[in-house]
Amino acid sequence: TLPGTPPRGARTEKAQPALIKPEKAAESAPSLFQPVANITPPHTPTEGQKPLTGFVNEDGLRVLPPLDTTTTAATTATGIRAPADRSSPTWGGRLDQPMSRASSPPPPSLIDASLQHKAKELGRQGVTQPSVLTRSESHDRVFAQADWKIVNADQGNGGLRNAVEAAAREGNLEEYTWVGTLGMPTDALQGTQQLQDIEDKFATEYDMLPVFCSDKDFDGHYSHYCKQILWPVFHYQIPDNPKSKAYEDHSWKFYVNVNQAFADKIVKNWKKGDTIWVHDYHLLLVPGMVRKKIPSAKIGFFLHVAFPSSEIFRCLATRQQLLEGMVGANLIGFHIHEYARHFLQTCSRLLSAEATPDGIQLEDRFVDVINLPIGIDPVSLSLHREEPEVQKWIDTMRERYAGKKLIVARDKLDHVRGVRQKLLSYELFLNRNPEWRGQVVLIQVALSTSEKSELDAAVSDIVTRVNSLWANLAYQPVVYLKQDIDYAQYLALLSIADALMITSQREGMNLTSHEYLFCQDGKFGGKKHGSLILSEFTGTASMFNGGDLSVNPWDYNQCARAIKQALEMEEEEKTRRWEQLSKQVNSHTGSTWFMNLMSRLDRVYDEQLRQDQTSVPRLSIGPLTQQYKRSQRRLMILDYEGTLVNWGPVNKIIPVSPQRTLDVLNDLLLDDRNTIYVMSGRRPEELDRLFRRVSNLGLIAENGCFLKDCGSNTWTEMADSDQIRSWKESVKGILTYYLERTPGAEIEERRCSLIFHYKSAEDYESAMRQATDCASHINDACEEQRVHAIPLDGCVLVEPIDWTKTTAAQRIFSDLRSHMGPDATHISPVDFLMVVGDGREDEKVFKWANSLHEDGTVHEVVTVSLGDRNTEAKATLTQGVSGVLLTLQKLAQIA
Ligand SMILES: O=P(O)(O)OC[C@H]1O[C@H](O[C@H]2O[C@H](CO)[C@@H](O)[C@H](O)[C@H]2O)[C@H](O)[C@@H](O)[C@@H]1O
Repeated sequence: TLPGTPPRGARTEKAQPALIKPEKAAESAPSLFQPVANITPPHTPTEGQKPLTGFVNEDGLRVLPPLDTTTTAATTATGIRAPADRSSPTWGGRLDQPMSRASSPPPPSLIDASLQHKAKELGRQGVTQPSVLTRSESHDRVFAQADWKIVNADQGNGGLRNAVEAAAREGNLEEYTWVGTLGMPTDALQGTQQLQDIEDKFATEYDMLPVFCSDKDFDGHYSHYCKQILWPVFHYQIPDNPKSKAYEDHSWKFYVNVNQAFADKIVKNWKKGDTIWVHDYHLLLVPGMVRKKIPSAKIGFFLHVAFPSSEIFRCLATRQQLLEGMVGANLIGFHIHEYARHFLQTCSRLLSAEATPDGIQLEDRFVDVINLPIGIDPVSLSLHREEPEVQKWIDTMRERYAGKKLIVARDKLDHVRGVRQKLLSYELFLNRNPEWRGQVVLIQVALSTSEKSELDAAVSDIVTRVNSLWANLAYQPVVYLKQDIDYAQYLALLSIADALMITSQREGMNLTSHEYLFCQDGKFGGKKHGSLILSEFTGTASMFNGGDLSVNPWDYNQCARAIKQALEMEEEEKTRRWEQLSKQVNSHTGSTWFMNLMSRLDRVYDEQLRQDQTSVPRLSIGPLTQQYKRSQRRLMILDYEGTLVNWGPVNKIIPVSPQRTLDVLNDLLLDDRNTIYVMSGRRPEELDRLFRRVSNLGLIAENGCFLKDCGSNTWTEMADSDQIRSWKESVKGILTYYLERTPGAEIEERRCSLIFHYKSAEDYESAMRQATDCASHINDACEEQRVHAIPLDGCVLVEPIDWTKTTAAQRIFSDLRSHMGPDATHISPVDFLMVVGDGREDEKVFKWANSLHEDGTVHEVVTVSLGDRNTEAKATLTQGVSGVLLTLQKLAQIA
């Protein structure tokens, strides 16, 4: 986990020099004012109407910063901070992230008194680190020798910390260790006693493992790769945008280095029985890196941000490595179904892995994928709300804004959070609803980020414009705080609001809206049942499902209407909506989220371990012969290729089976207590030809679409031929499209399936890409036709979902039972069932056979896998086809 991202260097905001009075500007713009490079002030949304008198389209004009902008002090935290304690006096003292950690702090003599005071407050005495100052040896010396203490961090993922702490408080988590980076540069400390002391203190007093990486790696990782590439792409700031950095990967190596540093730390400290949880997009490679070193590790990964559609994700230059890192986990969690679905689709497209609704089938392992939304910690929130400081702020606000309706918000000021869209919508609302001017105030708290000042400028422009139009001595329509507020003020703000407005363009969840709903119970003199205006692009929106006023932040008209609706809503409706939403908030808490994740990981890990080939015993011939001898009615279902014969070219007809295979089958069939079926993906006529010399053998063709009973001359078509005809039409169109783009590939048509072969393609790499695209295209387009495409080695197999080897096996079993007569419905037709196979489709047959043993239906069940995959089978055979034939031969010799 990454409990805290370090405080970074700060910027000083500079006031823009000119002020424009709206009326004048309307007359004279743009000729009187100089354009400013890189600033594109947003237009007033006009809903197709003319701008109101006095409104300016400020394209290219200089503007003043908003009246309420408070500039950030040029100072940086240098304290080492433990996970946030929300009651910490520094909560909300969120500082900017430095541009680079490569420069070290200046000596105290360079720092003015106020900075020294600030630095003291933050834990490191007398030292600050303005990033503008260059580094020198003497700076390093001062820094390395300065006093230090560990203080709580404000940065990082508060929702995660709260959830873990709540689970621990409730006694559900006995022992845990955070692994994270320090909130300070550490180059200057390398090789010093200080570094060791810091590490020791973390370990002994806090049960935390600090990860040390070079300042350059850290900066390249966080400020560059994370914030400029992953963050925008994961939030759909798509690389089509000319300013996007998604194609650049110069900072990739820093991302790899920091992930490796985390993985190394984990591996070094890992003990048998430990569970490893890796959180969020900063550490996507860690699961794979740890798995490499500890193949048996129990690893969970949770992504807190959105996972974009595969069309967006595939633009990342390092897409393959990122996915391979993630699938190192045993369980991958997302907040909502949409993100999980995107991830599954992306893996099936880019990793050529089979995606099922439950996860990813890799060649040798299965990775479970779930969605489980995080929640808040109502218990600690309640306690904090009782603090006198919160009450004091509620009283102050009530008095200050008496008679006014309040819309509130607290967001990071980056594009993704949609502050700009919110302000434009609010502006439109005031333009359209004059009766509300003077009656409503929007309080927007904006946390600074490392994003460019363009957004700052754009947002400031709108605030200035709205305020200069409708403010008077006693009223200001927008209160814009470009700084964070302390926790007590935050809780007071949520309590006193009439509406919360969240307009994120994308957001993993949005726990502010949960906290808001929790604070809207009318207690402590706060307001009651305020409305929630919530972007439909947040994870939270899909959980709230209707109780909120759901908006598309890009639709300013809709947002403006939502503001009106929120402010004018009848009490009864507000209460009804609030009750519905509160129920959701209180039933999905952070602690239940965390506990569910933990128990889910335990479950899937045990399941995967059970299927792990290395933990499945080898088939022992002794007990097998005993089971065989004891039984009188035996059914054997044996896979063909890879099991009874070695793999041949799938698209070529094999004229005969090796004589040895035919002999073994004939020998077994001499015993009339044996019923044997061979199952295969091949066509009925091929199987007829292959086994014409084995009489009384049953056959399953095309993976379960055709069945030929023992002793019969005719095939039964299990699949519905009309249905097959209909999907084949659609699928052929898609396959042809990809065939035309893949020289050397070919399509094979079977009766119930289609296969796109690309093993002999001229350019194998590009053919593989076409093939994976083709598979996901079919899976997206034809799901309703009950057909799926499975990427296999060198081909894509398209076959029906409803007829499989398992359905054929079930049919054989029930036919055998019905041959026993009408009174035998509860009697098993066999007392020995053996299934042998090597492929993925055989796994489901193993599962079905095992279940017949588990529910007591069949006394002796033997399931044997030959593959190196994780398996459902109860035994494995490592000697391949000859091992199978040898085993069957031994059984045939038993009288
Ligand atoms: O800004 P970062 O240091 O890179 O961290 C990213 C954000 O992490 C947290 O938000 C994310 O997790 C929340 C809880 O699961 C989820 O509600 C939110 O949508 C995610 O973005 C943290 O709360 C943010 O402040 C960080 O920006």
